[in-house]
Amino acid sequence: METRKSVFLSIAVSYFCIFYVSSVKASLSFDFYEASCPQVELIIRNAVSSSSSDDPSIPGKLLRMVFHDCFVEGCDASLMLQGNNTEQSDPGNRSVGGFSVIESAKRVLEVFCPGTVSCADIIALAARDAVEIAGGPRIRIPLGRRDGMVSIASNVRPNIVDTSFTMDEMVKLFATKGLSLLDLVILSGAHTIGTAHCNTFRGRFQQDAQGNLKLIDQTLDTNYANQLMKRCPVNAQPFVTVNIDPETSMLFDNQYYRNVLAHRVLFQSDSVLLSDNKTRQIVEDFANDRKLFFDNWAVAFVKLTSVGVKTDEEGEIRRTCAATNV
Ligand code: HEM
Ligand SMILES: [Ca+2]
Ligand SMILES: [Ca+2]
Repeated sequence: METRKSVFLSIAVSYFCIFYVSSVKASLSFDFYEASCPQVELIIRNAVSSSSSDDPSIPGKLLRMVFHDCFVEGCDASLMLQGNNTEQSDPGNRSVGGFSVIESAKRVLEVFCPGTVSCADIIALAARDAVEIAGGPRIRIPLGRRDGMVSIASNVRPNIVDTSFTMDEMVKLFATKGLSLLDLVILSGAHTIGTAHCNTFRGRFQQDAQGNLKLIDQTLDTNYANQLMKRCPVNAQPFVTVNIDPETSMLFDNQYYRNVLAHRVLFQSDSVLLSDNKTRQIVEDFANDRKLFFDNWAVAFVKLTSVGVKTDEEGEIRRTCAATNV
């Protein structure tokens, strides 16, 4: 009786396994290009490091690019498609840059391994390299993303966080991408490098009758606010930018969390991390422990670069990143 029961059980278990395996979507893997393009990581890394030494703004651009790609249609290079009304034409993406680095890596890859490496994987690897080149942790990320065919400007607004979002709104949006409150705090640490245009934090100031700016957001440190008003007066040119991290703008470190605690952050969406007890605690932990931040960053970055990925028969491998094949 016992053996009959266990035979039945083992048949049931193996049926379950077959069903389970066949219903699970093939996922990304670390050795995806091992046979088809073993030089892929080296080629991308060279493109990122040479462009970053020519132009130190590149690491920030590449890191922001992966966020804006992955949140709209998943990590599928939809952000790179050019044309009328594609994602790039939404105002939320107007200042996203660094596309030429991805295209130049793609050109080299098309010589060494034609038709093999997706633009989506190049974006994820380039952002990974950008972090390391700026002094952050080295991360291994799984590969095998395929390029999407859809890029529509009206998809950007509902999927990209605005600086005026409340904590609740940010948490809800991140949750729709499978990212937690903790992931939100960790990934906001990206604001340890890069620059922002004056209009992105204008809402924290008001123009008085004399045309001078006045701080209306009391969560901001007054000295810092004065520096910002000097750099970004009412008549500032639209191309003027400020460093997002006023202390170590070129270095990927945990300074962002110290800035949050010191009320020296540009966006309301950064300041609100202090308004909630749970997020404030995480901010304090990362401010005190760079390694803790780096270890957490590595995990959250893999999650970010896995959002909504297309694999197997989905999408395609583009020949050039700015346009779909055909
Ligand atoms: C949580 C909500 C977030 C908001 C509201 C936000 C908003 C912004 C804004 C307004 C800018 C300035 C853009 C400009 O004026 O050029 C910016 C820059 C940047 N963001 Fe975020 N961001 C968020 C999360 C993230 C995440 C998750 C990442 C990456 C993991 C990221 C990476 C960056 C980087 C690296 C820059 C600098 C870009 C450059 O130097 O060109 N941000 N962000
Ligand atoms: Ca995308
Ligand atoms: Ca920094």
